[in-house]
Amino acid sequence: MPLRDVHVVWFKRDLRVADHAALSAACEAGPVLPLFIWAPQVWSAEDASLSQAMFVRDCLQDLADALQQLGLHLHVYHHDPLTLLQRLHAKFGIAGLYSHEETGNQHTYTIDRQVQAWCRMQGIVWQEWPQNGVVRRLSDRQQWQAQWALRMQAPVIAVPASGLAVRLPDHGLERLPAVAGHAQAERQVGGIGVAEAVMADFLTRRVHGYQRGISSPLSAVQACSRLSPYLAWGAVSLRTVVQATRVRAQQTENVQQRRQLHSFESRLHWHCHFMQKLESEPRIEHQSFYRGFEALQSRLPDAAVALRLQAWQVAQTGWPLVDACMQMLNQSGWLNFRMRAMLMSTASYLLQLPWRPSGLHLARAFVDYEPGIHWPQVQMQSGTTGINTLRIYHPVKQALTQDPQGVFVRQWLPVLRQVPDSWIFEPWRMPTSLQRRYGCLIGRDYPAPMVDIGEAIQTAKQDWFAIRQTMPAHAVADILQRHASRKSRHFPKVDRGSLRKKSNRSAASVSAQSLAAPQLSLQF
Ligand SMILES: Cc1cc2nc3c(=O)[nH]c(=O)nc-3n(C[C@H](O)[C@H](O)[C@H](O)COP(=O)(O)OP(=O)(O)OC[C@H]3O[C@@H](n4cnc5c(N)ncnc54)[C@H](O)[C@@H]3O)c2cc1C
Repeated sequence: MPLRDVHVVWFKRDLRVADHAALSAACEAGPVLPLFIWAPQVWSAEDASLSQAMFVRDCLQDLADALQQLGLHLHVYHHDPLTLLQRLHAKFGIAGLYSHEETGNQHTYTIDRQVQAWCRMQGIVWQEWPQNGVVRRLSDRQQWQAQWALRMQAPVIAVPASGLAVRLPDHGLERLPAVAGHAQAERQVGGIGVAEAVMADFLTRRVHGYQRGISSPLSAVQACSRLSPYLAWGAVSLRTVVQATRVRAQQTENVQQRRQLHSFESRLHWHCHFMQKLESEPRIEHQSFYRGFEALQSRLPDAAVALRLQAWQVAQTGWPLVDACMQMLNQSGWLNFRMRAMLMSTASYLLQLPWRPSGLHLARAFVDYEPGIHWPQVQMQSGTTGINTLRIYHPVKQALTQDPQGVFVRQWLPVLRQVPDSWIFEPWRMPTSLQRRYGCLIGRDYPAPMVDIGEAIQTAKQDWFAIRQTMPAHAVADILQRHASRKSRHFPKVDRGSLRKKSNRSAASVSAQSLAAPQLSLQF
């Protein structure tokens, strides 16, 4: 008998079976066809990388096993999604399409719109569920925090007991899409099981050192939760992590530990707060929040941009902490927040690079690339939002604060291993005789910086203020209205306050109060 009326679950950035509204609904509706599509237009795009694809494949392997436990087969195809769905429909008849909403890039957005139009024409109901705190068609940012809180409180959806299986030939799990980049030797391994283990290990053991350890690249590897790639690809749901964090906070009598857990939960809130910006205004993937800052994007001739960008990407800027961070990122696919911000600030302010190409390099390098967090952060650290203070990270001062003994720098830049502490963060200042003695000739073994830091900071400030001063009040008001965070009753006050104080104390970054705009909080 020919197969008719299948219920297609389209897995995207939600590679799990628990807390999966789309899978649960399809299992109740009839025969289920779980589907993952490696869309060529997504995986050949400028922001995709081999490491991300490998991480996703790890997740798919776990997902396939978990679905098998329910009696279902994960169908994996390399195809244009619209054409694939059309073919499936012509052959088998799609009764319903089920998925989570995605805040992706321009390519996934285009695909979604094409599929939506086609479903409408065919009379196929495509049901999409939110999977985090991002609100589609949000009319008022004022309401957003309350909606986030409600979603995070809602019960986690249980794994369905079983489903009625559909089994078709597919491309299988082994083949990866044709995608640029190298396999990062030390990247995190994907999968539902690993996500659960990383979460449990963080909440029970590593969380003790969270606030103290998240800023230095040395301690952050252990101190941070390391959940970002699992959240980005949905191996665990945000709600699951939020609720596990709350349970842990209730269980512990230790006030200090509760503080760490609250601080971590505030980051989970930022996750959606940032994603909401791209959801509400997709153009910011390509254009500055405040368009006036587009003028900063073309200060250098193309040849100079290419040269500086290349040096920054391959860890040859001549600033040891910057280069060590880039080395770690290129090899492991992860870096802590402060060092990501420093890399971006170095590119945009000191090297005067346009934010989009530098942002693309970071996007490809991050296994946890989440467009909705990434592009607003890239712009925030490049000063183009129009509503934030100017914050320029000084690479030498950051090194003195975050890696005082140069352990991290020496770990990732072997060429500087013999250089003593007194020169380690400014090796270009070493006399030539010492360069010879320590086996690091500047210009041969390690580059001299391309610009003078002090002068570059001065120029960056002048350029930025020149534009910021002419920004009309209505443009500031518009960005604030759409994107700025609002004070929330849903968060522990103590934590946010201490975070803000900490950030204000930071001596290693150059900050100036924005002109007309009120400074709302750490997050904009
Ligand atoms: C230029 C730049 C680009 C970034 N791009 C990404 C990206 O593509 N994907 C991504 O997940 N994060 C991005 N971040 C935010 C942040 O650096 C990472 O989320 C964090 O380092 C991930 O490590 P973790 O999971 O151990 O973090 P934890 O400190 O353990 O935080 C837990 C989770 O909270 C969320 N979170 C933490 N910090 C932030 C933040 N500042 N803004 C928004 N959400 C946050 C993330 O989902 C993270 O996994 C970017 C930051 C900068 C400065």
